[in-house]
Amino acid sequence: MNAYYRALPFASGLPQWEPADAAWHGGAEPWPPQRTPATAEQLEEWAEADVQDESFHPIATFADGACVGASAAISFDVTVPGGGTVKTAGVTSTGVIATHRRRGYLRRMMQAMFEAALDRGEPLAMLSASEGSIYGRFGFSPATYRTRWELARHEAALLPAAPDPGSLELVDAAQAKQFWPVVHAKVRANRVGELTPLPGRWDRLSDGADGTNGPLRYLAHRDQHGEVDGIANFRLPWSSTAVNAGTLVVEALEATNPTAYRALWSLMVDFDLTKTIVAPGRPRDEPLRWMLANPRAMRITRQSDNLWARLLDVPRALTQRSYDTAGEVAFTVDDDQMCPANNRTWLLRAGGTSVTCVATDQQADLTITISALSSLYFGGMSAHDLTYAGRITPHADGVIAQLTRLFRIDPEPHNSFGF
Ligand SMILES: CC(=O)SCCNC(=O)CCNC(=O)[C@H](O)C(C)(C)COP(=O)(O)OP(=O)(O)OC[C@H]1O[C@@H](n2cnc3c(N)ncnc32)[C@H](O)[C@@H]1OP(=O)(O)O
Repeated sequence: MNAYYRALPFASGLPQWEPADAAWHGGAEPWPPQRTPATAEQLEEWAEADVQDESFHPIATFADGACVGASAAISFDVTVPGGGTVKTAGVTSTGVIATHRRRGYLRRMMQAMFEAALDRGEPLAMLSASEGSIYGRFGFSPATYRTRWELARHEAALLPAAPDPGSLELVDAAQAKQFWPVVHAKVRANRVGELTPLPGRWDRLSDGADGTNGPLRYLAHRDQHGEVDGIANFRLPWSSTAVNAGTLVVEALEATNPTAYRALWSLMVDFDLTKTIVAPGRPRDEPLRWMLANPRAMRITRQSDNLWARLLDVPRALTQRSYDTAGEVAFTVDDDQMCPANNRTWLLRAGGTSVTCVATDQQADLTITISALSSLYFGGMSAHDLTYAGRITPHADGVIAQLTRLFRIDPEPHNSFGF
């Protein structure tokens, strides 16, 4: 089992990426933070925890009797348009040892993980990509964005709004650990792309300092009945240069309603003795922009893909989300080498609460790559853009507009954490 963990990138002492290359991380510093290779005891601890976790499906690959590559799929649920959830294989921690790369080991592990996911009844796979050039060839394609923005405090005046009948409270890590699962469960039900938290997701919250980053601090909001309906994690990092001093970093902020959302941001953007507010992992469609008297004050400093999606079972996945408009479209998939059952012409029919997707002999309205369909699935990507990029080929007038009406959603999909 230790050989398995040694092949994983995070256990073998992953090299640092420049922040621009690791754009999905979104932080100001190179990622990951300094980390030494795991000790034998640590590997054993991980192994013990993982073998007991039924949602963890490890895979390894061998050459000459030695483990040369490893990965895992984690089973979880992801929220899809309509508010339902779909069982998903989250591919994570993929690594092939440096001497054995580019020989097809990852491709074989990926194929085996797809087949195992289909056997478990998971019609979808997802991942976050270390590099943007690796996973498209396996049918993955970006489905959510992650945005980092900055705001100068002196430009952060908010437009007036009704008084808040609720209250804000600075809380400690113990309280934050109780509040986060409650708030996230409500947010997750209403935000496409949000994931079921892995066990222990909030266990690591603490009041201790984290080097020059300073301790994580927690701000909670309660409604007028005393129920917690929003929470933020923020830091006031120490800086060795005057120019970067006075930064407040909002690491996470979730609210179940507009009043709590506004209250939390009102304090975050006007915190005494700070001059810049930085938020690294935000949705692209951040309502705060519309609350600013000067919306241009919010400067996007990085935007990248976040989760990548891959439909493994096209009809099953498409019938597990809903569509706001009634309509139908016949489309052909013909490029799926890894899940060949998807290579058919399909008729998707959405009307009210009923959705069907069946193989058809009728003429297709369009041809779409499996990766483009996977991007469209969560409703955040543009059918128009994918058509201009040559990933969708329309065979009749008006079909791209019809595809947009069927698939696009508002608000955009977003996942506040990965796996
Ligand atoms: C979801 C995650 O886990 S993100 C973390 C990913 N892990 C890392 O980045 C750690 C360092 N890298 C590695 O361990 C390995 O290079 C891996 C896991 C990324 C790839 O494993 P390999 O066994 O080398 O991949 P494999 O040989 O199966 O490659 C399949 C295809 O991807 C291509 N490819 C593999 N890695 C890369 C890369 N880093 N950049 C561009 N293309 C790549 C190969 O050229 C090959 O192309 P082809 O299908 O046209 O022939």
